Amino acid sequence: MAVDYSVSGTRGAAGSSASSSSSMGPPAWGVRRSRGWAGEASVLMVGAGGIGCELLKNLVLAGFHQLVIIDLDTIDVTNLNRQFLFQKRHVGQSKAQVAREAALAFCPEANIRAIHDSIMSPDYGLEFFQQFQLVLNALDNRAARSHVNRMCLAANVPLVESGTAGYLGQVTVIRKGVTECYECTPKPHAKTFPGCTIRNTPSEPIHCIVWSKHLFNQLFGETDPDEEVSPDAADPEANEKTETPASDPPEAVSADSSESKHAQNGNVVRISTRQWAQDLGYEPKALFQKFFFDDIQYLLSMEKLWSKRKAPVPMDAHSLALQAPDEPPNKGQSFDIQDQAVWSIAKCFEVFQSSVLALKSELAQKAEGDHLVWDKDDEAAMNFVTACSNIRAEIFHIRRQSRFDIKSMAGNIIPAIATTNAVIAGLIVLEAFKILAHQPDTCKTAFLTRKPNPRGKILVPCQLNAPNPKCYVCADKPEVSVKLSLEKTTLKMLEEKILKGALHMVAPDVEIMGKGVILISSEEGETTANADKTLRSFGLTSGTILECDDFLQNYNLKLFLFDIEEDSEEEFKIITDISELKAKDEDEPKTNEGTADQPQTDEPEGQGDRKRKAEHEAAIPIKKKKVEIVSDNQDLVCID
Ligand SMILES: Nc1ncnc2c1ncn2[C@@H]1O[C@H](COP(=O)(O)OP(=O)(O)OP(=O)(O)O)[C@@H](O)[C@H]1O
Ligand SMILES: [Zn+2]
Repeated sequence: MAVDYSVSGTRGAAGSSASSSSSMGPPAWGVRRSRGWAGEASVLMVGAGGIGCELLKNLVLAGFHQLVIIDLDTIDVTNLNRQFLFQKRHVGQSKAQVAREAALAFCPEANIRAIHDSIMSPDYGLEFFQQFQLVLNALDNRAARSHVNRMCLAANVPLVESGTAGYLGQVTVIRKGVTECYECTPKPHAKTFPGCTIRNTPSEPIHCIVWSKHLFNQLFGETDPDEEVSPDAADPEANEKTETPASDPPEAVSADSSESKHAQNGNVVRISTRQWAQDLGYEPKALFQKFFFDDIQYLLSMEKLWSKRKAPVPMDAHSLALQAPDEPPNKGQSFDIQDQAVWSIAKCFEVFQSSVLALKSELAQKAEGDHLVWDKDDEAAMNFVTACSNIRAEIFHIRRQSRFDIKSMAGNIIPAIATTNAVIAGLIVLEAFKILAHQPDTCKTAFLTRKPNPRGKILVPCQLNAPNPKCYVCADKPEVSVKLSLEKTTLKMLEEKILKGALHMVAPDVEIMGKGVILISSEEGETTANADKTLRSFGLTSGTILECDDFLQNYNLKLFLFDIEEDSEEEFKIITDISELKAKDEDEPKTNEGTADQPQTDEPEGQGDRKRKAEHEAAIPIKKKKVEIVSDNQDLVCID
């Protein structure tokens, strides 16, 4: 099928959607209701939001009648302006279910299964993906996209990936071993800010917002040493030409956020901010005093910072407490209008206290060791960030913002445009047809741009790139599938019986693919505490892929885990033919089949520092850099 992407740019991309559920005329596709190859193909659509609604409508009208749609969310009133399968009466209902019903209303012969769940749930493992001829992503976050990417690679099912951001859009096709995968090229991080700007010298509202989100994580979320909120005593600007560089913030002001100090019997004991706050029962005024008074006092002591800047003014909880809080907004005012008002400092102080208490009790409901995840749509989390951002802004003489504006900035929200979604959904179907028509070589990446290119086009097709040979997800590595009991198999059994026993590894390092979680380390003692924990206790599920890399040999592989049959008498079953795997290892001239006592000394080229060299072994403890866990939420603004 010849596909022409040449849409003229003169009309621009904005405007209302070309197609809504109420204006669906007869489709141009000759295959409609023919029950031909498109109708028979079993297709998974992941996400039933902005792109997904358009896509589902296109699919059924184009003749795709064997569909499974999955979406974890329910319909929000804010979806209705662009997700045309949904109406006001559906608010609160499952997106997948309502999308299915809406599609069946104009195509009753379609066979559509709706699943209200996350595609990342362990219930949708390799076997689930293998039942489809094609997977179509209509998602909005990196974590889910990466997950589907990996599952499709593992199941060898083609994937059409897509995304929109305002007027911009993209569609691409991912085929194992043929094209780039979603993770072949690193994705740019959201805009970042220098740590010392965030911690010491904010000058714009966004700096205060980022700081507040970090404070949220320090107190309630997943703590990250790169998300310090305390004054940065090592700020080069503060220490310029100083004989005695600024020392750690003094204990009296307890200014080291991740490691607040407490004197015990004359010794300084460092405890985490979370622990410090918990010990205080999250007493809001005490928290306020530390972050907005004591820490600011400490910043003032770094005098060089303020020689050319206006110095911050600490804010005292005790005097604020004496001020009367604002009147509540007018009773008749809608929530949205309240959201657009800029809160006074008294109001911020009040909201700070109430949101700390609300988040404290949300955290208390979590399992031990678990944490909250910042979400712009969580009222307490958003209130906390609004209050903290504005208080910090006031301290640094930065203009305060409304909750609405802070939400846009904190969530990095780009308005969704229905037309963009409609164009992209149309392109997804074109790529789907090419794949199912066995013309995958004609597939393209297509970009929807805001400004026409020199040829006057806003839809720009490009050749698909070949896979990145260094991609840690799709690069060619031996793949071994093993069936085992995730409930019973411990890390020790995995290491001793499977990796060392059956697969002849010597010093395996094992990481959950793409997650950066190291399960087994060849570094002595690093993971021994986990040896008796089961695979399930690490959240591993059927279909999980482990990256196994032998520190002492030129030998690495991907290990696919599958649940073994309940009545199996065997502890595990390797279900891949591994004879070739062994032969390759033996034939490899530079691979030393040494043991831990006889480590290899002749390192294969290209292995670089990753392999432990015998002569260095004792002297240099080589530590693998833990892969950073990229945030689930592309919307997060983060700092370097
Ligand atoms: N892990 C996942 N499993 C299944 N569906 C997912 C998953 N992650 C995201 N989705 C769904 O993908 C869809 C993406 O659609 P869209 O980008 O329009 O987002 P939205 O949530 O509807 O809109 P907005 O974020 O602008 O409020 C959403 O319906 C979302 O629920
Ligand atoms: Zn890749």
